[in-house]
Amino acid sequence: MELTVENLACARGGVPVLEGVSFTLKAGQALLLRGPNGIGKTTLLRTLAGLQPALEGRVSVPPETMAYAAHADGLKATLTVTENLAFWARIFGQRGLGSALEDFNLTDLAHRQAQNLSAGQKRRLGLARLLVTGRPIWVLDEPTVSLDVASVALFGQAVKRHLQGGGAALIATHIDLGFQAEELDVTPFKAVPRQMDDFDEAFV
Ligand SMILES: Nc1ncnc2c1ncn2[C@@H]1O[C@H](COP(=O)(O)OP(=O)(O)OP(=O)(O)O)[C@@H](O)[C@H]1O
Repeated sequence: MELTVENLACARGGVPVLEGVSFTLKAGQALLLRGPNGIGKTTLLRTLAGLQPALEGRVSVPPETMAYAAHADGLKATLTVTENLAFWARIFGQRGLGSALEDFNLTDLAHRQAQNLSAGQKRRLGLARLLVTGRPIWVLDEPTVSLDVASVALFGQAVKRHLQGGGAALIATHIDLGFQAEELDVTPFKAVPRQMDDFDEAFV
């Protein structure tokens, strides 16, 4: 599974933020998106994940090949940790939770409602969800927010296993994740700001 992005332009709130973005992400590869606050990393990831249309350009694979983890964890507050994972596994047509609980150190919390988890525990559950999607391309927006050092390491190991299994990961992050990865600074792709009419954007 290879993701090729060619000459992509994307907008937020009706204002173009990036244009001319091109890169390739191969199976087994992680690519870290870099750039200052507000440059458009989230917007680029939302566009690839199918939450909003691209203004122009080509993406070689559909959003259905991607598991997107946004700033919000998207947890069901009154479901337990296990129930949340089972819910997402069913949504993605997967059977069983595999190693999702163990890989993110959630086994002892398996029966706790998501609303009663700490911020870092919620984030671990949100990331464990990736493992039950079965999708090859992980698209992750600041995945380590709220994580302690040990949990960042768990996350790094999960990404490495995903890559070793033939998956790929596109990750917007400001920190060192502790594993080898290519980097793409999107700053040179900053668009000329202008207001557009009639721009459709979901999940604003
Ligand atoms: N809901 C929104 N409506 C309108 N404009 C928005 C919205 N969310 C973000 N923006 C603007 O879109 C631009 C790109 O934001 P984006 O979140 O993609 O940047 P980012 O590179 O991910 O930033 P950060 O590193 O701070 O997460 C910014 O100028 C931001 O202010």
